[in-house]
Amino acid sequence: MSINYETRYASSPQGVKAYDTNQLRSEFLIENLFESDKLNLVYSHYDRFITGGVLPVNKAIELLTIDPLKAPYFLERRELGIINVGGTGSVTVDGTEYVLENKEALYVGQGNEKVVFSSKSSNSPAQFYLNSTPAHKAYPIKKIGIKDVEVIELGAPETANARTLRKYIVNSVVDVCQLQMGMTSIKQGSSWNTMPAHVHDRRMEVYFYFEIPEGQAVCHFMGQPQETRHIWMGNNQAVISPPWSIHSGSGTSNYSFIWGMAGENLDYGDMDVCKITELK
Ligand SMILES: O=C[C@H](O)[C@@H](O)CC(=O)C(=O)O
Ligand SMILES: [Zn+2]
Repeated sequence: MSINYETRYASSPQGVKAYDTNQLRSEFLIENLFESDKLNLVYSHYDRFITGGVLPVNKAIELLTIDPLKAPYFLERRELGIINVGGTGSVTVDGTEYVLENKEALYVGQGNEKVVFSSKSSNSPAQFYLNSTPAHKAYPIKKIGIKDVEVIELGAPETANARTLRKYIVNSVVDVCQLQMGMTSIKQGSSWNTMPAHVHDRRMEVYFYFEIPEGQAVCHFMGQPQETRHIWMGNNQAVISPPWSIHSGSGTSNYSFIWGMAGENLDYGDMDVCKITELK
C-alpha cells in the first residue's frame, strides 16, 4: 500500500498539563511524513485538518480517499494546499499537469476527483507537503509561484528572531474556504520563530520544520501561554498546535518551516499576541 493514515484526537489544555514527554510527542508530533513512494497522512480532529507528505521516487502516487472521510474521492468535501520542498515534480489534477519547482505551491479546490503526484527525476525527487481541510465551495485550482507570494520581513538580529515570512495560500492571493498556508525562513544568526508568541483560539495550526541542517534541531514550544511545554524536533517533522496553544520555536541553527491553519475567519492577522515577559 502506498497510502498510510493515522488519526489524532483533540486534547484539552487540562489534559495536556499532565502529559509526559512520550504522550506529548505521540499526540502532537508528526515524525514520518516522507517515505519513498508513499503518501503519509495524519487526520487531526482539530478542525479536521489533514497533514501529509508524498515522496514519489520510482512511481507516481495518487491521493486516494481514506476511510475516515467516507467519501468516494479525497476532495469531494475538501480543499488541498501543496508546497513542494524537494526537486521538480508535478501534480496532475483530473488530467491537467501542474509542474512545481522547489518552493512552489498549488491550491486544489473541492470537487477535483483525481490528484496524482510524480517527480521529474528519481535522483532529485519532489517532496510534496500537504494540508487539507473541509470545504463548502469549489474554488479554482491555482499555482502559486515564488513571484506570487506576499513577503513580509519580521523581527531583528538583536532579538534573534529575524525572519522572512511568505504568504502562499491566503485569501489575498487565492480564493479559499478556510485553509491558509505559508513559509517562514529564519535568517542566519537568528533562531526564534513566532516570537513574540501568539494564540488564535479561532484556528488550529500545524508547523512543518525543514531546512534544519544535519546535527541540529528545533525546540518547539506549545501550551497555554502560562503553561508551556516543549517538543524537540528534527528535520522534516511537523507538529500540531491546538487552537488554545502557542506555537513558537527556537533552533540550534536557522531553518525554515511551513505553517498551515484552519478554523474561524480568513484574517491572517487575527492573533492574540502574548507578552514575552508573561510566558511561563
Ligand atoms: O498565525 C500565524 C503563524 O503562526 C505563522 O505565520 C507565524 C510565523 O510564521 C512567524 O511569526 O514566524
Ligand atoms: Zn499562529
